[in-house]
Amino acid sequence: MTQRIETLANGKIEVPETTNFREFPDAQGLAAALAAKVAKVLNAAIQANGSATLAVSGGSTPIPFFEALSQTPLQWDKVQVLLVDERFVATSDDASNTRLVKRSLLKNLARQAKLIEVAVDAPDAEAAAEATNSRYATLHWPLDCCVLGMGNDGHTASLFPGSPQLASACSDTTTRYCCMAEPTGAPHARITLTLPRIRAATALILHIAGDAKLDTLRKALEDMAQPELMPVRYVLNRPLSIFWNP
Ligand SMILES: O=C(O)[C@H](O)[C@@H](O)[C@H](O)[C@H](O)COP(=O)(O)O
Repeated sequence: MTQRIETLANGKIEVPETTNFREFPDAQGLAAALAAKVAKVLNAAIQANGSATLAVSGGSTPIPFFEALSQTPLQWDKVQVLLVDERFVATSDDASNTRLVKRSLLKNLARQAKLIEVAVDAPDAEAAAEATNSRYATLHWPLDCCVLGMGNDGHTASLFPGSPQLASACSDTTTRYCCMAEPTGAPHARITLTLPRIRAATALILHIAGDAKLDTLRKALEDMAQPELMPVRYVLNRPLSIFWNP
């Protein structure tokens, strides 16, 4: 079953009934609303469990959201932050998602949150994934909140079409929290959450911006068969919120 959404800025889109599609006039309006939603989810988890886990993606889209969330009142000392995926680069590298999150999110009120870092100081990406998997094993699962991005090739996290590790990273039987992934059409080996850990998140959110990303989402939704061709399809068939601005 689907629902037809008439966007204000970019025509119609058919989304599953389990999708909460929210459109905003601009990145700032979206950022404020997304920060409020994430804070509400994390606060509920803190009230219920005494702590909360938040997994965030890198890239350029999330920056206004990170800035807004960093200024949002919350018991941040009870929040554990981790990356949905990371490039196997030093944290000083411009391509580092760890660097991005430390500069854009873990400041202001959110500076008290604890970042569970990806072990990019390991000898190689496989060793980094192993060490990070052990670190993630100490967290409370499932994730309370997971915020995904999407590339125009339909990748999400570092689950890329054509990646040699895609099948194993998306296997229902994997017991891993994260694994190494070699992207197609993007630099750097990656360490990515596995699909079962992403899909199990209590609150799953896809944050995208621009007309091209909406067209990519339309293409993904129009044919949900063969998810391996557009891995974002793996998360579109479960309840999730989509936040989009033109
Ligand atoms: O490390 C990464 O690159 C991200 O985690 C990745 O999955 C990102 O969300 C998409 O590539 C969208 O990136 P943009 O927001 O820059 O378009």
